[in-house]
Amino acid sequence: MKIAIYGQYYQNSTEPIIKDIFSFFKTNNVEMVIEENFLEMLHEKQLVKKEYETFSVSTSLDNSYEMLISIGGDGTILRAATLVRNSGIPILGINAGRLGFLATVPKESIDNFLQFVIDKNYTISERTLLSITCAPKNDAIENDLNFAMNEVTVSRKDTTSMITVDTYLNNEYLNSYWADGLIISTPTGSTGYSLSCGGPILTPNVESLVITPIAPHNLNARPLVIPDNTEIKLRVSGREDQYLISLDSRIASVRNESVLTISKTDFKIKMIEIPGETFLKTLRNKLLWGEDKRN
Ligand SMILES: NC(=O)c1ccc[n+]([C@@H]2O[C@H](COP(=O)([O-])OP(=O)(O)OC[C@H]3O[C@@H](n4cnc5c(N)ncnc54)[C@H](O)[C@@H]3O)[C@@H](O)[C@H]2O)c1
Ligand SMILES: Nc1ncnc2c1ncn2[C@@H]1O[C@H](COP(=O)(O)OP(=O)(O)OP(=O)(O)O)[C@@H](O)[C@H]1O
Repeated sequence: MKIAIYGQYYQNSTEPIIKDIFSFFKTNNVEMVIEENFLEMLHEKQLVKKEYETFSVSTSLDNSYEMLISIGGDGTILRAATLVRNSGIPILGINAGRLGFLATVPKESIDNFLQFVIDKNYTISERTLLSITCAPKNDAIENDLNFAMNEVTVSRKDTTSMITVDTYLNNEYLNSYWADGLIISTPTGSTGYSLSCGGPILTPNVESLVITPIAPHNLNARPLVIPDNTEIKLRVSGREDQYLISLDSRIASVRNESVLTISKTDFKIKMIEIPGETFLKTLRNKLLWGEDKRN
């Protein structure tokens, strides 16, 4: 069994996590291949020797890997998705971060969870992604990483004035949002930025997207759930010449009046769900639903 290991940061808490993972996998004869910058960090801290094979953003992973283990928070999982891309390699997140909504494995008792990996006792949760085409073409977005697991957002840039986002669904006019921005969220992203702007939570396997305005001054505008095979066209205008577009954590500038077409990609990201660590449990525990003392 061959497993890719990825992390973005080294903190004090990294050491016990790495020690647990490495000793467990060594005992179980699992081959580990480590992302090159992360290996550099671990080597600098004298945690591991440089005897491991490495991979990087530019050396795409092939399907000989059983999975990629991401050590960090949700931001690290979003970066991990840009490493696996359309390879079909599933991602397992060990939560070394704060919320870790997508990184479901707690960093305590890692051995118990990794035993599920060895036993192949897990399920796959497939996550819909969004990508963009821009007319005229925009190389800053339309590149190898043209996909978002959480959301695509358009928002104002260099100004406090609102932008106007003319929005069409399958070429039918929907609305001109006058707002700070507009979020097109996947089910995965529905618990991220969209939620903060009043959007609904979707379970990961729902075949829908959510259009959520950011602070709209059309006061009646509400988040809208649409089928995920909808083609969404946006044309943004405003006082500045440019606005911002983001795909998860990545951001670029786009000229006003460009036409953006947003649609789902033809591949999905596979997230590993370990027995007992379900989406519903994560909802209760990480969005603190269980903290209401009335019941
Ligand atoms: N006001 C907001 O809520 C807001 C604003 C900007 C971005 N975001 C989210 O942050 C993501 C980018 O992450 P980052 O690490 O670069 O930014 P960041 O460092 O600002 O972290 C954003 C927070 O959002 C949480 N988060 C990310 N994806 C989530 C998801 N699918 N479900 C639940 N929580 C989630 C993370 O745990 C983290 O605590 C974006 O895709 C967007 O969803 C949220
Ligand atoms: N490999 C790691 N080892 C130890 N701590 C880490 C590691 N990766 C991330 N962290 C901790 O988690 C923090 C957040 O990480 P990351 O950017 O991946 O997540 P995030 O998007 O901020 O989401 P979350 O709220 O889940 O932390 C880091 O600042 C760091 O404190």
